[in-house]
Amino acid sequence: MTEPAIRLQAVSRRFGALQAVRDVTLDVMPGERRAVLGPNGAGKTTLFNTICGDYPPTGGSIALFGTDITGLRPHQRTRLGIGRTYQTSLLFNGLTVLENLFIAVRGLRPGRFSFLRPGRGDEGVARARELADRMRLSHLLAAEVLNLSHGQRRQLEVGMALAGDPRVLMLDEPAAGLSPGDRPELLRLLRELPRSLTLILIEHDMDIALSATDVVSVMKDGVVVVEAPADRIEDHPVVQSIYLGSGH
Ligand SMILES: Nc1ncnc2c1ncn2[C@@H]1O[C@H](COP(=O)(O)OP(=O)(O)OP(=O)(O)O)[C@@H](O)[C@H]1O
Repeated sequence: MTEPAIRLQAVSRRFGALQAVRDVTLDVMPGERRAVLGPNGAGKTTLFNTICGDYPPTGGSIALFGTDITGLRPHQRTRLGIGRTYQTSLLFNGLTVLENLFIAVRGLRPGRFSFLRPGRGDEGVARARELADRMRLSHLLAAEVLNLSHGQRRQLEVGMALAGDPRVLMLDEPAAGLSPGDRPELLRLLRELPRSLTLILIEHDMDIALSATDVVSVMKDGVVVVEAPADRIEDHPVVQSIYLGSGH
């Protein structure tokens, strides 16, 4: 039987008295595209953080392709194949697109970058260029990040999350703040990701979420209240009651 890419069993996360995620059990199969929806404060980012290890669960277990990763640190999970983006950009504004991708490829911290600037023929540079190409940013290799549009920054963030060749890619609100004109490009990029990659995304934009994914999990008050195919979610009574008038 195929192991799920991600298996959560009764995962919980507390912050003091606040139960941000409560007994979440779900499987995401290899190659699946999964959206996590829900109103503000539902626990979506906290659930992401339990999977990536930024805030490990306070209860339950997490497995990646059958390997228990519950107690691992974030960098160990990255090494085992989890890549992610954050709601808040982690790009280095004063550096170029190529330099940002190079840093991600080499797994560097910016402080060490000055010692290790990319040289010609460096394998890391070739890989950084390849990622730029996949993210349709090849024409902007020498552009400083602070001069990029919001949409281009989002594309770069996805490219950086792909640098470690993850098996599971987790995107936290990839469409947040994008202009309507930037959305089709993001959607195209998401759809072009190789099917070998498992994709999990948090998204408030229903159109993007439902167009880019196969299955949707809806969270409310730390609990997954609905799990359904993306083409059947909009009419679901629970979803309607959550989203009608919620401003999303
Ligand atoms: N580090 C933290 N310390 C304390 N409480 C936290 C922390 N992170 C999240 N929370 C709380 O956990 C709950 C869930 O927050 P979370 O950010 O996971 O929700 P969300 O569904 O991602 O919301 P949004 O859509 O607004 O990003 C909220 O009540 C939030 O205030």
